[in-house]
Amino acid sequence: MENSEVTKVVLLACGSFNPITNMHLRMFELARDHLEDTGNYRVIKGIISPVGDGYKKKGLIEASHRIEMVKLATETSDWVTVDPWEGQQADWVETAKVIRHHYQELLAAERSKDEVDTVRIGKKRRHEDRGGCSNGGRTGVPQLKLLCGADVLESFSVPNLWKPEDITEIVGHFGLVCITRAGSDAWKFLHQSDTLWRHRKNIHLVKEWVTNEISATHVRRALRRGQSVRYLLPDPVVQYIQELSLYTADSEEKNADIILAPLQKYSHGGN
Ligand SMILES: Nc1ncnc2c1ncn2[C@@H]1O[C@H](COP(=O)(O)OP(=O)(O)OP(=O)(O)O)[C@@H](O)[C@H]1O
Ligand SMILES: NC(=O)c1ccc[n+]([C@@H]2O[C@H](COP(=O)(O)O)[C@@H](O)[C@H]2O)c1
Ligand SMILES: [Zn+2]
Repeated sequence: MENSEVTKVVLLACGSFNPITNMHLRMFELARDHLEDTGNYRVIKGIISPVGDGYKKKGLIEASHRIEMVKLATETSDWVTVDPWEGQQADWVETAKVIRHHYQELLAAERSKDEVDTVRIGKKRRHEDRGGCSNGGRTGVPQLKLLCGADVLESFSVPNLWKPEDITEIVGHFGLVCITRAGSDAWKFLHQSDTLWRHRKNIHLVKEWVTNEISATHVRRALRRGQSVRYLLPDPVVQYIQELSLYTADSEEKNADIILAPLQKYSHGGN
């Protein structure tokens, strides 16, 4: 029987996914094991949200392809899915806004469940009046937590990349699950940031013991050089990339002379 104190959690990963790799999928498995191992959480869903073209990162191919690849990669998962909303927006959307959007979706889903329940409870009462059995209660809206690698956590300190109030909202209001990554010391970073330290109870650092340095940059480089990327990405993704010749010397030059959207937005004091 499930402990009534167990909190339901939905994990949301935002990123380029250019292309999605096996390590992106592993992040979800590692995070779920870690959270559920505490005995306090049950992870009910994972959402992958590829960033829109407006992010303007160098080498970023069209969102429609990146979304399709995540769809193919998650076909074999019974709990991780792609959500195209962010990728379909014309302009880049701040991560805090993306999280808010998904939280609103969870609230709306819960509300419609409530409406169904209201009808059902009415019916159930009539059923119980006739001697039928009771069905147990509902447990409420799940928590939504941002899932990322330690490099994203470290990027919080890059000038003009994140708004301080967005960081506070993400770690203070929602929560963060962060997977260790070679080259980034997540514990040291958390220790050195007053904001992160203040909200440390909302930040779950997950140690990946089977260190895995797969990166999408490495995958794109191998593809440009005609090398195999099999077993770094799910087979259907490898096939999709090959059929459409998605990653080339030309695609890597996309946005080469353009400043990353958040830097553009915050460097001029805009918000
Ligand atoms: N090997 C890895 N270990 C831990 N986290 C990872 C790893 N690869 C990607 N991530 C995380 O996955 C999310 C999406 O990352 P992203 O799409 O930038 O992939 P990437 O491999 O870092 O790509 P790129 O090389 O293009 O930056 C980020 O939160 C990132 O930190
Ligand atoms: N201020 C912000 O909200 C902010 C800044 C930089 C990156 N991000 C997000 O973090 C993710 C980082 O992805 P990459 O590691 O692929 O660059 C993207 O989803 C991007 O939108 C958000
Ligand atoms: Zn990255």
